[in-house]
Amino acid sequence: MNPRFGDYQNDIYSGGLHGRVPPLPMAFAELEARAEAALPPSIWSYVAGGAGDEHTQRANVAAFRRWGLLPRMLAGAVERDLHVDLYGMRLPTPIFLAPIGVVGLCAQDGHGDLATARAAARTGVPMIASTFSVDPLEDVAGELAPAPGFFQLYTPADRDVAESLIHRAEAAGFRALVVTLDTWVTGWRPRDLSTANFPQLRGHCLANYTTDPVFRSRLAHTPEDDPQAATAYWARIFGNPLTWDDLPWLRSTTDLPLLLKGICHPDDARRAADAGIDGVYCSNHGGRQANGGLPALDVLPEVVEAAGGLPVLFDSGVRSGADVVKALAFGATAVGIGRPYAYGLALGGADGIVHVLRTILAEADLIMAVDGYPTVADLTPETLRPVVSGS
Ligand SMILES: Cc1cc2nc3c(=O)[nH]c(=O)nc-3n(C[C@H](O)[C@H](O)[C@H](O)COP(=O)(O)O)c2cc1C
Ligand SMILES: CCCCC(=O)C(=O)O
Repeated sequence: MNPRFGDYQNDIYSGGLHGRVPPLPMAFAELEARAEAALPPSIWSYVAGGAGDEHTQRANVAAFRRWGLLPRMLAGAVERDLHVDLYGMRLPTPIFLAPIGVVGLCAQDGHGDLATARAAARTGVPMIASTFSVDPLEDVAGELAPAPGFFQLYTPADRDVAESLIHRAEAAGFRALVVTLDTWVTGWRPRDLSTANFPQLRGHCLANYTTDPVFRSRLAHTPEDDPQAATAYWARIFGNPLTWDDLPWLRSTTDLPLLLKGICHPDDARRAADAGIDGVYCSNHGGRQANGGLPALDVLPEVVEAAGGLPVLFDSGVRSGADVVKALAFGATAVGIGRPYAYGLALGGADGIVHVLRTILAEADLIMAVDGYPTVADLTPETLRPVVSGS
């Protein structure tokens, strides 16, 4: 039988939630407000902040409000099936945990990558583990099993280090490689600039590099003996703008499914498909990188069409089950949850993330029940209409 995600409602009404963990917020606005109060200000501003005046970040969220689902009655959607198939995996849910570097620091014990992996293991929601983590990828993978994990790569300019990271991810059991293209340089982020906190936070998130044998072989001393030299070498190899010319090499490094994150132009999606890439990931990095761009949701339909049947992952602005349903209807194969799970982590560790995921899934499931769309395949662009009035 398929999992009944809407049952979270019954669990909560019967006291299950509050019996097990401290009361957690049910609505995103409260989740966000309470995370702000719980996190140290420098971490809050890093996670919540974005590029420029954060117009694009807000537009990502607002874009979902401009579409509505047309309900179908008498559809008898008593049993819903939210599973999706991806690269031979049957995923129980159509959502995944987007990669969040520094998420480690959102946990009270400073090991949020491990808590995120535990939440993934408990829910079956795949985690995309960031290169930028407090704990090395092998430890994250250890907590994840048997849930599927993908590894997100910031591709260092030192190709030997890049290949070492990729092969470690394979050996650790990650099932796909997600290469992020839009963050070879960090965007203009006023909140971080005004507190100059980023270098300090970043220093805690280099575990995948400092544990890497090839990275270590580049240094005169161990990173433990000379952390500054390790950070300096990291800084030299991090800002690596990949180009299309690098794709044959990237493709040759792994047999894992290879996805490109940050694709928001249909021509880039087409070109990726031609280059033998296995999937595109439509995202504008949650508005953290370039302000003034289009909301990611607005470009999703064109990217899906251009991808010509390749899986299309999507994130940026997803805050609720309703948002998940709309992104699926626009053709996303699976939908990434970003900031909301970092906030859940800040409030309740792995339990907090599980709560956020179950909340989103329950709402999506119940919308599909009420509106008569029992499976993900029933959600098509024709089920959406633009909102013509209201807010
Ligand atoms: C604090 C933070 C750190 C992030 N770090 C990474 C990262 O290491 N790698 C990556 O590909 N994307 C990273 N992202 C982008 C997310 O994967 C995702 O695209 C974004 O959070 C989606 O926007 P939303 O959270 O507003 O929905 C990060 C996002 C946040 C909020
Ligand atoms: C160098 C930036 C790494 C984390 C990241 O992707 C983000 O903050 O958005």
